[in-house]
Amino acid sequence: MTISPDMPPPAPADHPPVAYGRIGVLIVNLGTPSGTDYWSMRRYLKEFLSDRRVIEVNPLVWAFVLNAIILTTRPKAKGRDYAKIWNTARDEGPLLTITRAQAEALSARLATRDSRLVVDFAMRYGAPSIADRLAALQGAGCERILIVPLYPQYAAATTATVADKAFDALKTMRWQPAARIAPPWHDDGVYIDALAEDLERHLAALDFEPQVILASFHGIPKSYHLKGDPYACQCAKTARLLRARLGMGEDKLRLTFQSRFGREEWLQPYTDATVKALAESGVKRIAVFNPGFVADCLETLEEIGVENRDIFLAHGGEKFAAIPCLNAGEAGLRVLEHVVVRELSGWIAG
Ligand SMILES: C=CC1=C(C)c2cc3[nH]c(cc4nc(cc5[nH]c(cc1n2)c(C)c5CCC(=O)O)C(CCC(=O)O)=C4C)c(C)c3C=C
Ligand SMILES: [Fe+2]
Ligand SMILES: [Fe+2]
Repeated sequence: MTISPDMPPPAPADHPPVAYGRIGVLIVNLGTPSGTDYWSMRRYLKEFLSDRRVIEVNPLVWAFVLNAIILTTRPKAKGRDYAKIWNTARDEGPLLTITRAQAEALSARLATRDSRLVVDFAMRYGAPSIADRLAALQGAGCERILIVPLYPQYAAATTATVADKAFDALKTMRWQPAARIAPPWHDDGVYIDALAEDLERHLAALDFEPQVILASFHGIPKSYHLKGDPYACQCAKTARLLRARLGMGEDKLRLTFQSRFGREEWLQPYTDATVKALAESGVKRIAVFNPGFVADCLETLEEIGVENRDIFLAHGGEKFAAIPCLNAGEAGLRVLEHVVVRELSGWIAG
């Protein structure tokens, strides 16, 4: 047999099998309960609300509050809310359906760029877990993995906890893949353009013209902001760039924060209070959209599409539109592909 310098020498018989030569992309969203029943809800909430990046209260005090109060009442109440938006055809939450569709569409788009790329998705809480999917990517031969927390704006409670969980898994590996964490894209032109274009398309399809549009972001406690979390400033920058791109003033496109949890003050102005005040002040037509959510979920479909719609109509409003997130549509995929390709710089050819 002739030996070519390109050919690796044959492996000794006792050498463990090795898969190699591929590059992984793991997109990671928050997670969603596996069912709307009490125990599925409780399991999900317990994992989520035990994360010290999410709840910064004294751990001993919090263990009592969580187990004695929150986990006895919230699973049932929130299970009813999830039931209103559940994907019954697949028996799963919409966040899971949409994240899977994003991973599949991203995989198809990236395949034309570099055949070594493998795309997968995971959830920070629940399944599929980050540890499981990192192991699967490594098993498929990924020597390098780009982890993309699916949050355009950075918060310790979302972005950083994905990185923590990924490194917890990497810590257990003998042969670690090289890992990168994608940064937030709150001020990226491709993201701002995609949001603006998609919003304009949805507004054009309405049978009314909103007098006010709310850009409603998930909130965080104000104390986290004061401790240095950049989230509030990144949301404000996204809103400012959107106004500039859409030619709208601060009165027309308003920044608000939703999904308050607990008794502390959260980032203001609150979405629900703003919706109520607008209706009471005589505004009849509004639209709400959620630039900080990459996929529709409980917080957009139920909290905005049901709860805030009810608030608006109950206080004198007449027309309310809840605009869908970018999801797995063309504009949304354009943003994800752009972020991924940018962050793969040096790993794949530009
Ligand atoms: C988009 C960014 C998000 C930030 C920032 C965020 C902060 C944050 N969230 C909670 C508590 C809860 N959030 C819940 C649901 C939920 N949160 C996000 C995103 C962000 N959270 C998403 C995408 C979802 C929806 C998941 C789904 O299954 O559809 C919930 C669960 C529902 C409920 O019980 O209300 C809680 C709880 C805190 C405390 C926090 C910041 C510290
Ligand atoms: Fe949340
Ligand atoms: Fe700031």
